[in-house]
Amino acid sequence: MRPPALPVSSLRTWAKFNGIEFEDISVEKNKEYGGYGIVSTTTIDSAPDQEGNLTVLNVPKDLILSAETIAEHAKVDKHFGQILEAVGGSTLRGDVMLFLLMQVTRASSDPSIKFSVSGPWTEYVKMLPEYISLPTAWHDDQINLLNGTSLEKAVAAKVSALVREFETLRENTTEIPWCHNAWWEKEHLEFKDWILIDSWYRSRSLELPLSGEAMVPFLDMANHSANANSHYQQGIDDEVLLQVKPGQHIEKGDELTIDYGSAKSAAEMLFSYGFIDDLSSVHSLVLHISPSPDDPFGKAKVKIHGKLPTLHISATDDSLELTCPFIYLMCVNEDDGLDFKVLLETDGTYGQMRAFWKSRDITDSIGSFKDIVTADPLADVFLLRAKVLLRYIVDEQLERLSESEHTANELDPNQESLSAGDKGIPEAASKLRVIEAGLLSKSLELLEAEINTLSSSPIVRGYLGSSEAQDAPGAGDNDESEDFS
Ligand SMILES: C[S@@+](CC[C@H](N)C(=O)[O-])C[C@H]1O[C@@H](n2cnc3c(N)ncnc32)[C@H](O)[C@@H]1O
Repeated sequence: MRPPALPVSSLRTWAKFNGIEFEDISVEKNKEYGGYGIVSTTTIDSAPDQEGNLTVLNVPKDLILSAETIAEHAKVDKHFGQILEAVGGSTLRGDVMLFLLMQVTRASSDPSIKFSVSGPWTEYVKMLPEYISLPTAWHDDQINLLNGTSLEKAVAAKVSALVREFETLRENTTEIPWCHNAWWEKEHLEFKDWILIDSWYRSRSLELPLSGEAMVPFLDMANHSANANSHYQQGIDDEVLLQVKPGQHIEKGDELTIDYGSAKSAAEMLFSYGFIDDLSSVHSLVLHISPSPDDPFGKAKVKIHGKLPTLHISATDDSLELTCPFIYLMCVNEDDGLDFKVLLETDGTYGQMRAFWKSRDITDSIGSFKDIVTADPLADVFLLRAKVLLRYIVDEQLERLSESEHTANELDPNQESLSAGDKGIPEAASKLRVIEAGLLSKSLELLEAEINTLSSSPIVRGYLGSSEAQDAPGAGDNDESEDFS
């Protein structure tokens, strides 16, 4: 299901008609990466102080798709209200996607289906790209290029979530007559349409200072740069302004760029926007980790941790940081003093699970379990275990990355069948692989050094000495020696 496309040259008229004010800008094709961007139609020199914030675009609040305006639309648009009631209401992203789907439906449906309200967005969706090269839209052989990277599981999980959402949409709306006619009867609505709408949302939504996450028409034509010459703000009536930053010199024909988020990792950029910015100074990656399958407390540890356990690696030119709160739970067990109990309520039912460290209830301070571990007399022993576990996780990921390298080399970027949008995929995937391999190798070096230092700690030596003595023949029946290998 695709609405008839409107050329982006129609944007000027559409914007004026809908009360958007703009000056000295137009939307033009970007020669470097295909899509469109906002360019200056004159030479701009903004003053160096705050006065230099030069507004070039003003989008009224009612055109923005935010939590507030979506709720307003639901009141006046009965068809949108109907699908919102059937499948919406749980996330803003879901509701905005349903709104966009409603506009696509209106714009592309057989005129015999009468819809009450059509608005500015019904025309605007006709100007949005028909394909966005986000990994969720890639072919299987392209997705395989991500094997061994932090995106391998994330993309698979996202595609499965989209499949589930689409199935729920079908199940919950198939009894609504107009949905049945417009979407399901002749399979006009396909899964690839849902993928495209999700891609529109992820690649074009931004965080507004007052309205929160939102989609802003026209502003969403602005491309990203780590050295952006412009930024966006909200005015007193919640209108969204695109402003040239103070002290900028922009030549006629140059792009006005904004920063999509300088702290975003290469993986996040590729996942949400389909490209990686070479100029980004922060390199980071997030790995999802799970407890060892033979850890008897494995499930309890994940439950008490309360969120998906992750290892976050972040590097700048002169620093490297590994953050993994869950590793401190992973590195201790019952013999060390960790315990879990499910309390029995006064009415005889089982209540909440509680965590104990050396008989002290630590459930409410589980977020700072690292502090508890590092304050323990055996801290160096636990830290050494934590570092060894991290080394294992990092080493395994690095191995997966190098094992899948041959697949990554097999896809020919010059393949005739690839569309223009697809040609950059092998390059983007390869950039991610190089960045992540670099981060993992650096992390291994750091962990090796930390493991060496901790191994010579007197506390560790004393602890190992006493375990060896206990393990010596005739020293009792405990045959489980500490293994730091
Ligand atoms: C908010 S839209 C910007 C407008 C978009 N270029 C268009 O034609 O509609 C974000 C998308 O623009 C493209 N893009 C933005 N900045 C880019 C950059 N620096 N390098 C490559 N692609 C970029 C990506 O496809 C991204 O998903």
